[in-house]
Amino acid sequence: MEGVDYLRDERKKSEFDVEAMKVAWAGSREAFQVSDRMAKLVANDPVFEKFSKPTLGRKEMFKNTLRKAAYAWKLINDLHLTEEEAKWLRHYIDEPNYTDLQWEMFVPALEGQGSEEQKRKWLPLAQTMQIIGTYAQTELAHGSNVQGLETTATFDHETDQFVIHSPTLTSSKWWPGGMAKVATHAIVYARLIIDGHFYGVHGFIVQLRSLEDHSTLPGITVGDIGMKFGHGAYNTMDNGVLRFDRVRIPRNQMLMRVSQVTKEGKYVQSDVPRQLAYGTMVSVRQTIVSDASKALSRAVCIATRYSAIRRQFGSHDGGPETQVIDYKTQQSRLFPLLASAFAFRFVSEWLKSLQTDVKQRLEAKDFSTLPEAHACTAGLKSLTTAATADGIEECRKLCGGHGYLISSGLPELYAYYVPACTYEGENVVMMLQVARFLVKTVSEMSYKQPVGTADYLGRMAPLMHNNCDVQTAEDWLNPSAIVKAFETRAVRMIVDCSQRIAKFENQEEGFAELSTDLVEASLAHCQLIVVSTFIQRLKQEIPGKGVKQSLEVLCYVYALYLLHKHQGDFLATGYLTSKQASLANDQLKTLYSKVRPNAIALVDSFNHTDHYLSSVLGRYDGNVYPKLYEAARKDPLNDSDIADGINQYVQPILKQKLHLAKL
Ligand SMILES: CCCCCCCCCCCCCCCC(=O)SCCNC(=O)CCNC(=O)[C@H](O)C(C)(C)COP(=O)(O)OP(=O)(O)OC[C@H]1O[C@@H](n2cnc3c(N)ncnc32)[C@H](O)[C@@H]1OP(=O)(O)O
Ligand SMILES: Cc1cc2nc3c(=O)[nH]c(=O)nc-3n(C[C@H](O)[C@H](O)[C@H](O)COP(=O)(O)OP(=O)(O)OC[C@H]3O[C@@H](n4cnc5c(N)ncnc54)[C@H](O)[C@@H]3O)c2cc1C
Repeated sequence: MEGVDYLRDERKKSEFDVEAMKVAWAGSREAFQVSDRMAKLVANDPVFEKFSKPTLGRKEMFKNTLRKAAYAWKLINDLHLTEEEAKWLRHYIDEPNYTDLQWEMFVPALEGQGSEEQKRKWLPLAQTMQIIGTYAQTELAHGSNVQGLETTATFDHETDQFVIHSPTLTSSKWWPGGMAKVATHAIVYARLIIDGHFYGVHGFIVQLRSLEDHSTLPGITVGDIGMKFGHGAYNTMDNGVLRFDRVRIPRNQMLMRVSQVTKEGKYVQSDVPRQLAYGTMVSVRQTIVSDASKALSRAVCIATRYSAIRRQFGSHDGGPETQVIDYKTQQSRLFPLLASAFAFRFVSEWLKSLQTDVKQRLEAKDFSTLPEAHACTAGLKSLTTAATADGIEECRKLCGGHGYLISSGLPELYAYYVPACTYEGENVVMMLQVARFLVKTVSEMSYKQPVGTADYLGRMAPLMHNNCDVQTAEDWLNPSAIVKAFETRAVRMIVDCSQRIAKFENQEEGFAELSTDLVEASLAHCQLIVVSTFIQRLKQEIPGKGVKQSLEVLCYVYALYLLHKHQGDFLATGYLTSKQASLANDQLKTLYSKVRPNAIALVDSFNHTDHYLSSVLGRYDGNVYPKLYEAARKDPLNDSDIADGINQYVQPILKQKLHLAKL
């Protein structure tokens, strides 16, 4: 039997309707159709071929990416693709480039922080790509600490302009994507100075390059910051360094939704909270959560298919060896990641709806849910990206030696994905933001009832004193037992931190001293959100034979895996006994055997094309070994029998040995 037969047999074992599961994964039939259509469009177009990428040099790779982005823009226009379709098209092209910044940051920043007049002027230009923009916030010395940025924007009364300047080396903008070579404009974050007074950091629209010949404008120095982790990966992106030498822009190019500067040089704070200036980051963090489920599902799909094909040991009387997916250890590493991919998918859908709700409220000048939205996006961005980056690396290990080959698709995916733990808010810094929100919520509870994702804190009294009543492993197959366990763990960790902070004379000092515990408490809170969202999703109608039942199994796997992994928290907070924790682990192992027959069908439900996976190990048809051999043969080193350099550097050594032997 070959890999092709193994996967065919595996697919026959499925206990649910795969086509219906594809719809459940996508969110709706329409969403599935759009994503499926765009995936096939990209996969079937030779322009989007990507197997040669790892062997290209930086310049060729960059140019190749520009070519693909230009062709994609042509397709978007020629085929009249909708915004949603265009988003999926870019996603499936699967090469980071300047358009990520244009559509995920530059346009949202204009939309969220521009005044109505500014939006009227700039949005049509950006949406038709007559200008290409980036988001220039981070500097050489400051990324997380936005208030510490050093670039200045000084108001000049006489000319009615701002003077944008980089006063120090460390104030150089450093990292913005698409900035080095492509962007014509940037939203530059700088300290506003009027008449010698500082008014905090604000965004300014600054033109960097000529729209005629693309040359850099006077006063601007811009370039690439150099190669990044991995060879291909994120190196298709021109992350840049940018310096200003007293560059002048008109006053009306400061983003003026949150605050304005008048012609007279008066600073006016409008009636919206100043935190709205951070709004672009909130919206991109939500996109990043959604991206996490895509990246993790991709790695899991590769590792699961390959685990069903790979066989090691256990042959009796010349019979076939054991599929590595049948080893309990393989299952205990792989299936929680499979479950996490679904969990992240559903939590990202929920986060998107939360975001839509917040946006509508903001339009109506209701800012009450902004702190919660910030805490949720920051926390879930941190949780999902950390778990996904670790999960991709685990999938590489699950594929043994072949996982280390570029042709497995996993090294490239990891190198491309891992900066998500850092960009758009370093993960620990983000968890500390969640902690601030939680501690504040607890401190305000005497006069303000917690709502939304923090509402369980309002049920603190019973949660602080209850004990778990699970008595058998089956008792863990109960959503309310699971939610109660996660709520109790989170509440007790948060209250413990809050009480210890309260003992400090200086609360900030207390917060800093307890920051490690606070990050753990925040993680507990975020895990509760993911688990509860999964459970809530299962309460909705999910059509298709066996689909809901399979998702229920995955939901329990996700929750009990976390419970097992963090059992120290559950035991230390006194809610569980060690016997109950051990029953949870027993149940988890039983659940793995329920996932096993459905594993291949579950990863098929992601509907990933071979083009998107770009993995010999994860091929849909399972024809792994012949294709692995073929991919190896294509390596440039195999172009000739005697490689360049052999005659020059190896032969002389060999000949010298011969000479010595004669002596
Ligand atoms: C490429 C492959 C993928 C392809 C598809 C995926 C997507 C594709 C993306 C494109 C590719 C990525 C490209 C990366 C692009 C960058 O990385 S852009 C740069 C991003 N930079 C960051 O995220 C910096 C992180 N730092 C920060 O966000 C903030 O400065 C910090 C850490 C929150 C600190 O803020 P602060 O004002 O100094 O201090 P703090 O006192 O903590 O906060 C003040 C108040 O504001 C609140 N607040 C803070 N932030 C916010 C906020 N955002 N909203 C609301 N309130 C807030 C706080 O809660 C606090 O409230 P109160 O307690 O006073 O009520
Ligand atoms: C691939 C990539 C693309 C990027 N694209 C852009 C872009 O388009 N535009 C842009 O403006 N920026 C961009 N960035 C920059 C990115 O947003 C920042 O790197 C990120 O916000 C982290 O900031 P930092 O580099 O200053 O990290 P630092 O804050 O210096 O982090 C270093 C360490 O310090 C710790 N630390 C920092 N502050 C605290 C604290 N208060 N408490 C405890 N620990 C702390 C962190 O946890 C971390 O371990 C990009 C970065 C990458 C890697």
